[in-house]
Amino acid sequence: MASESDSQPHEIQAYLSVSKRLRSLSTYRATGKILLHSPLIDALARTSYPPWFFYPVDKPKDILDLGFQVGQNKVDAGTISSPNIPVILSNAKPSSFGRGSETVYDPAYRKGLEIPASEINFPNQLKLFEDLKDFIGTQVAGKLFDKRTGTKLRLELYKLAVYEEGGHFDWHMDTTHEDDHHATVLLFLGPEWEGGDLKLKHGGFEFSQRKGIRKEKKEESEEESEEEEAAGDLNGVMPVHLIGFYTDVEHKVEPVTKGTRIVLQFDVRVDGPGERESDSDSDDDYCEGPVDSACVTSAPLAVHRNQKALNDVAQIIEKRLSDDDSNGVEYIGFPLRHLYRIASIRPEYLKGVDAMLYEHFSTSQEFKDKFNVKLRPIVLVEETDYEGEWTTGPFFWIFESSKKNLKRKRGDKEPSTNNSDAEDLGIDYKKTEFHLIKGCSLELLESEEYIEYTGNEAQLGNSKYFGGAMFISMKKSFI
Ligand SMILES: O=C(O)CCC(=O)C(=O)O
Ligand SMILES: [Fe+2]
Repeated sequence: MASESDSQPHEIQAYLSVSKRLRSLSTYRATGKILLHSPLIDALARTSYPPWFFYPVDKPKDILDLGFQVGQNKVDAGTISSPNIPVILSNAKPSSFGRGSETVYDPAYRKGLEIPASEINFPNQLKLFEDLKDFIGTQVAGKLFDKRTGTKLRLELYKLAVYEEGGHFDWHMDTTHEDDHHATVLLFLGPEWEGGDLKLKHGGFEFSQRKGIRKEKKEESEEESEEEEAAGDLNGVMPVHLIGFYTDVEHKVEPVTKGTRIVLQFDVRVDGPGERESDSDSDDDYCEGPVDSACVTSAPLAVHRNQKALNDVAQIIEKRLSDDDSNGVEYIGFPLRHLYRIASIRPEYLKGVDAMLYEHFSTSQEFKDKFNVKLRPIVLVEETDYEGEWTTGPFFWIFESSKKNLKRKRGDKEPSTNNSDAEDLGIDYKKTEFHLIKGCSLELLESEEYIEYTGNEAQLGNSKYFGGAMFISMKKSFI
């Protein structure tokens, strides 16, 4: 997986590549049961939440006419809807990207130019620039973060990207710049280019920029013919528009076939709980601040998508945990569907469908007194036996970087369930049933082939994945 120029491998990968301590995981057999098929998995598959949005910007005029300057010499570079392409080109530099721990320039993978935020200015128009960010922030809040009142978003301009004819960028995920960086928004400036379609994919769903624009145009005028649509012809004129997506959405830019494609890229930062205001302050639409700190309060709680599926999920879990024949199962776990940094596996940072489920269990009137919900980083492991057969099925391990677990070596004794490890985790994995849904963002950490050594112990084949997981138990008063 490649990422942007300042990329780093996921923190756990960096940790593992140095220590290789995860090998000790093969002693962690005493994990809960993992199910690959269950009614809960089917019900979870019916819950979803769009991980991206498309929004055409045809007003306000102030924003479309907002002028900007680029380069160290601050040269006028036109406006949002009418950028000065020659000025932009002469101030842009080739884009590199991260490959593993290196930053490389490889035009076969990415061919484009960019201007960093530090060289983009809005002279005498700071107020309008703030308005632009508030405007974008309101869209992002409503479309990607509408599940919690009081979540504060901050928009930070990251760069201006330029793709000339032949420019493109292959599949990648954007690097997260901090723990609070959870989405990317692209503002596509006018006016003309062909090709260069932005494609997005996540959890088995796909989105295409061209289709988004065409759908929008069609809604405006019903007259566009089927042939025109099939030809993919948008006459080269592109409306100013926004596309936003969570940071774990994979995306690519197809080769531009004509003209120049210019985009302003913003990071969406989500404030942690320390800075959060109480829900009753939600009338405050935004607060004032310097250029990079416009805050937008998200829209009030939106109607849940797939309410029936959410209810099914809750019902199945409740039944499983309160059944007489639950066989001692006290916790139900399932992976989060988005990928997070370890420090971001927290309620206030959850995205889309993960946030929707968390909220359903922990804050909805119906369930908040019934369920305990915990979020944990996990490592999911598949392993062969000593004959090289993948017979044992996957098992998982709750990752606690600070715990003595990490120091354990192959062959060390397993901790007993009633020692402090189990208590620290707050989840007794021996009483946990883990439902492995498909389409979740697990990150492959490492994969080793089975190797037979003559006269020596074989190296077990294995694959290890990192992800977040949600664990649900019943509050004691409800059992
Ligand atoms: O220009 C675009 O549409 C996206 C570019 C991109 O993915 C990036 O620069 O990371
Ligand atoms: Fe990207």
